[in-house]
Amino acid sequence: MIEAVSLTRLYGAHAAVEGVTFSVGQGEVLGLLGPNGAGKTTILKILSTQIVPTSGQARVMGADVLKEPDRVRALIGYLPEVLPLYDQMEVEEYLSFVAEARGLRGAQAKKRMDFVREALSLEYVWHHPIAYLSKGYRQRVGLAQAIVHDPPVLILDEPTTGLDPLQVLEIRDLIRQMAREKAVIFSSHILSEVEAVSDRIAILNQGHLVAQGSLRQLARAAGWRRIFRLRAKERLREALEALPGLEPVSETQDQKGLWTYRALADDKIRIEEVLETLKDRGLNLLEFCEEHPGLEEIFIALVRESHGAG
Ligand SMILES: Nc1ncnc2c1ncn2[C@@H]1O[C@H](COP(=O)(O)OP(=O)(O)OP(=O)(O)O)[C@@H](O)[C@H]1O
Repeated sequence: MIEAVSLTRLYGAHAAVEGVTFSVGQGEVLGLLGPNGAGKTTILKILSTQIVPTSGQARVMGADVLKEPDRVRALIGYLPEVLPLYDQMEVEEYLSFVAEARGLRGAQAKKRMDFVREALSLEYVWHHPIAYLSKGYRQRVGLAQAIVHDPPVLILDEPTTGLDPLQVLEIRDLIRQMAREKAVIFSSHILSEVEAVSDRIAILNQGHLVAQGSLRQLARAAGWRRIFRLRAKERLREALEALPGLEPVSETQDQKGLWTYRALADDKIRIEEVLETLKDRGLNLLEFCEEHPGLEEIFIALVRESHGAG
């Protein structure tokens, strides 16, 4: 449904996106994750025909963004970073204007208007001018305009920005629900969100695709299979930092004053080596356990690795 091949976008000599290749199938959600300036918005702008790629190709259901931008626009629902709202209009007026522009009429238009009003909890502000809406409501109206015409492809730039925690959960559910028969690509800074909503994750850093796949595939790509969690009365980070095969993730102190140190562990490192190192330094371990790495740990490792490589 969405295909990008060697996508590159230059701003002067600076590559905002370089050589990025990915695809999104029907019924699939691809989450774009990356630090500030990684190139997420640039990719979504190319897919939605807001800007053109310098080289490479992008297609939506076979329609090329350069050759058939109108066809692409008809197939997508797009939530941009900067919302396309008309402040002087009321919510209902604006959404019915969008629905009409998208070709919806009569009963079909009414059905879709009812759907977005309910799905995005817009009842309370339905007749309010957009200029008076809070940030969260503006974002919901932005989402409503992206989905009102029930497009087969959704392109969402930071869809939960400005929403309260309950709304965040509702919007995530809505995206998952809509994804059953659509292809969805979205960007987010929030790791837990990308983890919760995506079938596959594409990690970007400085315009490059660092890795993509399911969480399990990403963990494998990063070469980190396990997390070692160690508890002690003293800090452990310094003692273990030099040990090859361990990548520190966090060190925290609880209310009782005990320290918990978490590190990614590769396949080669053995817990005996860790214990010996601690013994040599006169440190006593209170607890040890192994966990599966989550997206946060994998993301840290992959982005650090790509900085090292770059
Ligand atoms: N119009 C522009 N002119 C020049 N440089 C730009 C322009 N738009 C984006 N860039 C640069 O391209 C790079 C990628 O930007 P982009 O907005 O795609 O990143 P992002 O991953 O969406 O970041 P954020 O999470 O901060 O929104 C950045 O270095 C940015 O400064």
